[in-house]
Amino acid sequence: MLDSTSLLVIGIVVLAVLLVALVVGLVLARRRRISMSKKEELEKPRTGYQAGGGFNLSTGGGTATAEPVEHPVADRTEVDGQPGVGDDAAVPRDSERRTLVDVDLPEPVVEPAPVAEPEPVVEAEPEPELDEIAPTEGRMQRLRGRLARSQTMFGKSLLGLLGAGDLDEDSWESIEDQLLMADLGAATAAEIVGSLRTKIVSQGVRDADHARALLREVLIEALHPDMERSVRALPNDGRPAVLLVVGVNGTGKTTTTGKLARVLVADGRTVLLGAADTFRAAAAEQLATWGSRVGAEIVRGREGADPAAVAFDAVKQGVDSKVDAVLVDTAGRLHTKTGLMDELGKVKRVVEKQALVDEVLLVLDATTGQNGLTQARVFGEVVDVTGVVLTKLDGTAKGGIVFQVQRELGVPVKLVGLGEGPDDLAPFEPAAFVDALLG
Ligand SMILES: Nc1nc2c(ncn2[C@@H]2O[C@H](COP(=O)(O)OP(=O)(O)OP(=O)(O)O)[C@@H](O)[C@H]2O)c(=O)[nH]1
Repeated sequence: MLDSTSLLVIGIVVLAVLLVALVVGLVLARRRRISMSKKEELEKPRTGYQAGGGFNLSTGGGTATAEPVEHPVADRTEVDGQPGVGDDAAVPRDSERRTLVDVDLPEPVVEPAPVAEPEPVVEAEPEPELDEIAPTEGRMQRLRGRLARSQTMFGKSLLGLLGAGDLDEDSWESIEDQLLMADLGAATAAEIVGSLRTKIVSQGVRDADHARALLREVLIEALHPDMERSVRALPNDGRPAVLLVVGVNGTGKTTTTGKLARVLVADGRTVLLGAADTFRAAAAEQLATWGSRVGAEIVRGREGADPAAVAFDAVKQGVDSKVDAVLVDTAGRLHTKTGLMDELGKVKRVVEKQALVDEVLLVLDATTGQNGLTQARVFGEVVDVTGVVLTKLDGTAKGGIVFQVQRELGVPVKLVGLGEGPDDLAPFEPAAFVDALLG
């Protein structure tokens, strides 16, 4: 039996142990929480997307192949592998075909020989008036604010969270939520938060401005600023550069092809357009209008013609007439992955009988969010996409899709569409984009 003194000693020891554990716990918790000294005003507001330079063009030498990238399944937001490409798709090529039936043909009617008519007077077509193209240098200044309008809420709340005093677990969770809401994707959001947290702790950051500067740095890093973003649209060895513009219908393929032609013409280049989207007559018509406004030739087939044949003719004519670049607008309205694979694969193979393909630009509509990502994945499997054009960034608050697309495809976003105007196409610059995001 223990006497009362022993019980007292044991009691004191137990109390002391509990006290030590409590103190250690409190110290650890304080260490995980980061206190920011300054919490007042947000960083001086920047305005808009202000990429400084012009378009960066280069020769490709027919190297339209991208390094394959591994994308862990865990990174993917949906993994069924069978996305529906092109919702208003035409009848798929593998649909049931009609069988042959015998029909009686009417007897041919013998027409009397036509009376010779006087030669028609050929009126000279009036020279079309060419558009004035906005200078490519510094055009970003004009597009200032296009992106900022829809994106700054995202930036403001992120910066607000970083400047709102102590950064505890809840704050980090809120920061990650903000990134998720802007469509950065779970994997990228977790990486950004992890990296920012490490930097803040390792650098002993205690003031909000410094933390915000680190956020900017981490976001830019996540966009891989070292990726090669020049558009391979310059002739190589006396042969035109060949660019295929691919993507689902409605994403802005034709518009982007037209806008890019304007950029090249403004740079003093000669351009030939190939209207290989033969599913819709209006698409060729639309491209012809873009071409006529800048004096670019166009090669088109009749509606329903084989897109590969039109692409072949376009590149052949481009080689013969020695233009600097041939831009081929392709069709993307195919129901099945196999159909798409057949079609685009054939276009590329056939074109390469004339000249190597320098650039395959995948056009994605930023407003479609995850759907755009699914398309990116399918096209990435079908052709070697070498660059992404993200259109309609002026119409969405979800610019974060840029991060996911690059991660998914492992290819750079090269151009962004920031409006419906003919010159609302801009080169993608990570730092300028992040500045616009942060507002
Ligand atoms: N706001 C905005 N609209 C854009 C942008 N790019 C394209 N559009 C619009 O998107 C619509 C579809 O563009 P198209 O170029 O016809 O798309 P497409 O992919 O060629 O479609 P199909 O010809 O049907 O295959 C048009 O009304 C364009 O004006 C952009 O960057 N911003």
